[in-house]
Amino acid sequence: MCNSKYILQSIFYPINSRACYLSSANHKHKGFMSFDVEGEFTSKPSARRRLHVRQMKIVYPTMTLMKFSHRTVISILANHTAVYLFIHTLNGVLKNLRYPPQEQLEEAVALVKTLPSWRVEETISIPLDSLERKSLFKSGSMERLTKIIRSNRNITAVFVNTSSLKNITTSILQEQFGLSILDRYKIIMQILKMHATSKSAKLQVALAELYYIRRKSEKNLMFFTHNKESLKLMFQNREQKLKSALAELRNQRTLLRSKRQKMEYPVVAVVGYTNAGKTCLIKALTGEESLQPRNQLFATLDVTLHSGILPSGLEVLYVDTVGFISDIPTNLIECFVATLEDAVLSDVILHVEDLSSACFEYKRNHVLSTLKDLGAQTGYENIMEKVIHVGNKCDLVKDIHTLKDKSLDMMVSGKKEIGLEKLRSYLEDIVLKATSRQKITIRVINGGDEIRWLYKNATVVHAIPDTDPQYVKAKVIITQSK
Ligand SMILES: Nc1nc2c(ncn2[C@@H]2O[C@H](COP(=O)(O)OP(=O)(O)OP(=O)(O)O)[C@@H](O)[C@H]2O)c(=O)[nH]1
Ligand SMILES: [Mg+2]
Repeated sequence: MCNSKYILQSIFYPINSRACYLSSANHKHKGFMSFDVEGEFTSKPSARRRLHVRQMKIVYPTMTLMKFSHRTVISILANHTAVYLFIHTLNGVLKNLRYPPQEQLEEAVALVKTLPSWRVEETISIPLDSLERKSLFKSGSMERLTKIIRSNRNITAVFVNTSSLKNITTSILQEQFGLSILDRYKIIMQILKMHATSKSAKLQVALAELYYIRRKSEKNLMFFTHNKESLKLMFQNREQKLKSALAELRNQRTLLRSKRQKMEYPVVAVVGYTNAGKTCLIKALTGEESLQPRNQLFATLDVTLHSGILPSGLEVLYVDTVGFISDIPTNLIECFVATLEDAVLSDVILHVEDLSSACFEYKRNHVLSTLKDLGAQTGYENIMEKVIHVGNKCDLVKDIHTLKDKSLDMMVSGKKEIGLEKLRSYLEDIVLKATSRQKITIRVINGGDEIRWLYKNATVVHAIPDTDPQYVKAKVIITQSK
């Protein structure tokens, strides 16, 4: 197996590993491989789409995956994938959901562009009546595509914009085009890996990837007939380890949450479709400079908390969350559900919607149905009662009247800081109701124990002198329990 050329099936490696799933161009050799990245992998300029592997051996399933840093693997991908062709598929389901083809195309291109040094060479829409055909495309389309792909030497891989392709489809297309085939799952996994910086995000990404590898490799077990059981065991052990590490982190989060509850800060979770402007809006509401809105999908992968002040002086915590996206396999979503627990348990859910998006309704439906599922899964059936809809990027809308029917509670621009005061006041009313807080005015002795207690235990909006100079009238926000 030494000194052979192989096409790297990039997604088939687990995070933190120097092992991956490779197949040779003619598919004669397939299997898990281990490799030494430093200096061992070289990309030949004359055959960019292939990697020359100097030292490689097939490692059967007893090998220990996950030993090494995933950074090295990403760099291999960066070498490997300079240019991509994107094939956009349409199917009945997506059509019904009113997701216009142009928007689907833009979203798919945005996904690829999120990866540094990846480029979309060409795009094409091929109408499909079903995703069930093994080869995906009818023979006419297949011929047309093969011609386009083979005539453009810049193309190094093909992205089919569907959630997850079947193994057989991937093999057929790979054989036909002679290039790596990617689906949404593979692209999204790369993005998630790139953006995962915290321990919990890394663990979640590793778990999502493990599910994917397991699903694919279980179907390919013929390569491991002598060692099926140890492969299964390896996956189970790894899954167990990842899950217990995640559970530990979840316990820590629960602890932090209960501390927060004791301090009685109201919590506003900010959710929405990816790139809707959640981080940007939180930055505008809190003035927190460290927040970095980015024109990238899945820019935020960690739940983070940011403190802000409402007009009365009441302090709230905004929770920035992972963005939603349609058409990805459910197990990928499941891995991130844990991060949305904070949203489920918040006092108010602020749903940020991108007013400039042509498929506004489609994205709204997707976010709302995901939230409903999340509520059902976690036992919070009435989660929708605490959702408010805030249309963001109003600066990009030319004719504001077109937005009348969108059932929005508020319209703002996080970037241009439009409508923020109104939003803060609106949030204050909602937060007070949701947390059973009350605004009351009390007459207390100026400088006495009562006013000191109020400053310590409640939010004093203002304290104005009474007609009797010994007293002040204090307007306070107070919780029922106090
Ligand atoms: N014109 C305009 N652009 C905005 C506005 N709000 C956000 N953006 C831009 O939209 C892009 C995405 O913003 P983010 O705040 O990172 O979006 P997000 O919803 O947090 O995205 P994810 O974390 O990836 O889910 C950035 O390029 C922002 O500058 C707005 O009100 N107007
Ligand atoms: Mg964000």
